[in-house]
Order: sequence, then C-alpha cells, then structure tokens
Amino acid sequence: MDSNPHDPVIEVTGLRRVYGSGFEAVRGITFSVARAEIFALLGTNGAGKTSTVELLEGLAAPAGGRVRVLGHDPHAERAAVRPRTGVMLQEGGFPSDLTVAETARMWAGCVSGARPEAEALDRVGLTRRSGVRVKQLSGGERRRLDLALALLGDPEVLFLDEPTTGLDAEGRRDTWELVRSLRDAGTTVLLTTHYLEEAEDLADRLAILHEGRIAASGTPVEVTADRPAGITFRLPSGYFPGDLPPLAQLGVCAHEITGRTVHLSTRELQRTATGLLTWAERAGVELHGLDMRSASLEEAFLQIAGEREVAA
Ligand SMILES: Nc1ncnc2c1ncn2[C@@H]1O[C@H](COP(=O)(O)OP(=O)(O)OP(=O)(O)O)[C@@H](O)[C@H]1O
Repeated sequence: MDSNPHDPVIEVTGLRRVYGSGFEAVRGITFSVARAEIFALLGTNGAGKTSTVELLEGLAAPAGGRVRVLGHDPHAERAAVRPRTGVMLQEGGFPSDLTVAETARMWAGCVSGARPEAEALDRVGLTRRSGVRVKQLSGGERRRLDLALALLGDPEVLFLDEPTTGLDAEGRRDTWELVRSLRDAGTTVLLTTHYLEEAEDLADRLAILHEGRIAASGTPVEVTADRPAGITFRLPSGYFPGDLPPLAQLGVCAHEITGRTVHLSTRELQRTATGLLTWAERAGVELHGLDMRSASLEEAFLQIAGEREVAA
C-alpha cells in the first residue's frame, strides 16, 4: 500500500517503547506530520525524543501502538521506506581518516539514485572543506556533513536529530534556511532539538515530550496560547503593593512581590494591562521598568519541565 498525497506522511498512534530493562521510555504518544511540514519534537534530557525518532526510522519495533511513514510500517517494511527517507543521527560515526569528499562518495555509493556529492556539500556550505579529513572538522562542520549525507538520496522525509548542536549562530541560521527551503520544495521534516528558539522559529507544529508522554502540542502559537502572560514593574518609593487595585479584579491569576518589584501573571493581558495603567495614570504613579510579555515557548517548556520537580 502506498500513501495518498493528502494522508499524513508520519502517523504515530499510542506509540510505546520499552527497553530490555523494562524501562518504558515512550509511553503511548500520538501525533501526525503532514507532507511538507516541519515538525519539532522538544523535551528535557531523557524525555524520549531519540527513542521515538528511532522507531520512526524503523531501527526498532515498538512495544505497543502503531507508526506509519509514507503509509508503511518503517520497521517491518524497511525496504519500502528507507530509500525515501534521509536520516541525520546525533553521532554520524564516519571513518575519521577519510576526507569530506571521500566520505560523501562512500555514502553516495550506499544510496540508490544519489544526488551528486558536490551538490550536497554545496548545500551545507562544505565545498571548501571537501579535501579536509573528517577528524579535522569542527563539531559544527561534522553536523553539516551529517546533514549533507542525509540529503544525498533527495529524501521525501528527513529525520534530523538535534541538527544544529555545536553550530555557531550563523551556522544555525544557515541550517534553518536550508531546512525551510527543503520544506518549501515539498520535503517533510521531523527534527528534535534542545533549542526552543529553533522550534519557535522553524517548526510549523511541535510536540513537547515529558517523561515519555506528550505534554503539549500544536503550532508554536497554540502551545503558548493557554500559558499566562507576565507583567513586571517596580513601584516608586512612597507606594506599596497594598496601594495597587484588587489584583483579581484586573484578571491577575498569580502574583509575586519582592520588595517593590511586582510580577503579575495573567491570562487576559490586555485587560490586566489596561486596568493597571488606568490605575497608575489616575494615581499619578510611574511604574518603573514596566515589562509586559505574552508567554514564550521557553516559559511553556520550563513550566512543563518544572512539573517533574514539583511532582517528585
Ligand atoms: N538502550 C537503552 N536502554 C535502557 N534505557 C534507555 C536506552 N536508551 C535510552 N534509554 C532511556 O530512555 C529514556 C529516553 O531516552 P532518549 O535518549 O530517548 O531521550 P531524549 O529525549 O532523546 O534525551 P536527550 O535530549 O538527552 O538526547 C532515558 O531515560 C534513557 O536513559
């Protein structure tokens, strides 16, 4: 059976992974990725990202649930799926005495219908390093070589496990640009990342994994939408927190006051901000260092990650 162009390219339902020790690293997760979509899996260390991606790549069979890539079971039907996917692992593990060009040539020999090696190296900006031995590359250059090799087969689906770890800011931005251009050309991309900024900037949709389960998922905007926004300011001398209007009436759901510094959390930023500024205007109070911001992905992530410590 092959996939319909409108079907999800990756479909995961109730997926579980249990290691030999009996440890359940992936505890029944469900998500799907559409064609030409960038989907990010985020999570704290040990959340189960790599364990999940390995199941999608067909490297292991799930302990439960179902995974389909391009309409196939990637483990049982590996021969049907593997030629259409590109995989960038966390550790490429290439012979370190070969040059960049030799490594790409060797890898191309294992890929059916491979694109020219020079083209793949050019796409990741490694052309000038073609003659350099792999062991002499920087960590960031190795990541770029890993990416070039994943692109050799011109894959329909690309799995990127922490693609920008070790890259400097410019290298990271170049990689994002490349991933976006691949998506725009129709490639489906599933990536894992530790960089929240990367997921916020790059991902069309994402899932935050926490202890083997999906704690939040959706577009970056959806994932942050139900998190409270924050307002921070300092009261001038002569004013005290007790002088503020009743906070609950302003829509404040939590607050923290340290000395004269006030931090308010609200799910109704506009209402709270209007009430606060109206009060300040009428009372002739200047709110020093006033800062108002919607919840960021980082805050959503930290709240989810913090739930472990609270629960522990
Ligand atoms: N081969 C294994 N045997 C037993 N437990 C394992 C094995 N591989 C991973 N684990 C455990 O499974 C859990 C999930 O690991 P995984 O590598 O999938 O997490 P991750 O989200 O990718 O973490 P990181 O961000 O640190 O790469 C961890 O608790 C890890 O210790």
